[in-house]
Amino acid sequence: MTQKPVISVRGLTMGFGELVIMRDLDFDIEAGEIFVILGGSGCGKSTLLKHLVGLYKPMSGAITIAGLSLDPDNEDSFKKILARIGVMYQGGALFSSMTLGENVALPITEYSDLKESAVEELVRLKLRQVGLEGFEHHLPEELSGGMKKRAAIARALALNPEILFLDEPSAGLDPISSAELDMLILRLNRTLGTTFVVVTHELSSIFTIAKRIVMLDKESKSIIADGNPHELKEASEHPFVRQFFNRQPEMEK
Ligand SMILES: Nc1ncnc2c1ncn2[C@@H]1O[C@H](COP(=O)(O)OP(=O)(O)OP(=O)(O)O)[C@@H](O)[C@H]1O
Repeated sequence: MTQKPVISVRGLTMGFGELVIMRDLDFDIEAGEIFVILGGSGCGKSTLLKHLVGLYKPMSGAITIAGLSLDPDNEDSFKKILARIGVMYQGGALFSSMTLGENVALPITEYSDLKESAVEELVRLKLRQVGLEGFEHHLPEELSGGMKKRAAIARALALNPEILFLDEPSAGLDPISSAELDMLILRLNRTLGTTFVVVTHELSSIFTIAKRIVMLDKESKSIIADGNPHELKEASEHPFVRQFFNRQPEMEK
């Protein structure tokens, strides 16, 4: 069954100054999909994510999100897109001087006119959705690494985004916290229908959460694999792709 893409990327070339990082990328992301961006260190995964959320402007090509052309210079449509997406950048930093509740409330008070009691209710709901019910008065320093990541996801979910972008969500986490985060991503995807676009290198995570991946290659500045990770592991003819999927996960080495 073919679904309608929620993100379309056409002929995307990205880079900085004279330096081209990736050339002529084409792919679609379907609504409700968990889509993973893969590739070696420094190949441009974060750069691609930042293009998809409008932080960087393409050298050429076009990105469409939920039917709207992504153009940060077009304030009206850019605002509409921003209202439909949530982002957790690398590190997922929370404001350390603010409680979890205040961190999660921040985007709600900034982008809505809800009364204080409604904001508090929404904050409790968001924290409950990530398994942090009752932690609204805690400071980030009082939490484990995995809990901080979940709180950052609660903040990214605050405005009920259709699409959630996560840049290396399990970086710095132990394997158990990392697996718990994968379960949370799967649960939010199933219960809320949120589309996830995730940058990660974690093989176990990729096989657990990804319905589809694209793998970027630094040398050819292009996509060298696009599909389901389980199928690519068996069927890809690209040696780098096979090598990546057939390596042993860290914990089993
Ligand atoms: N703002 C910037 N200005 C100039 N060059 C940049 C900028 N951001 C990233 N780069 C360069 O673009 C390339 C891709 O970087 P990027 O962070 O997207 O890679 P990555 O695949 O996410 O890497 P990693 O896996 O190490 O996080 C790198 O060579 C990096 O130095």
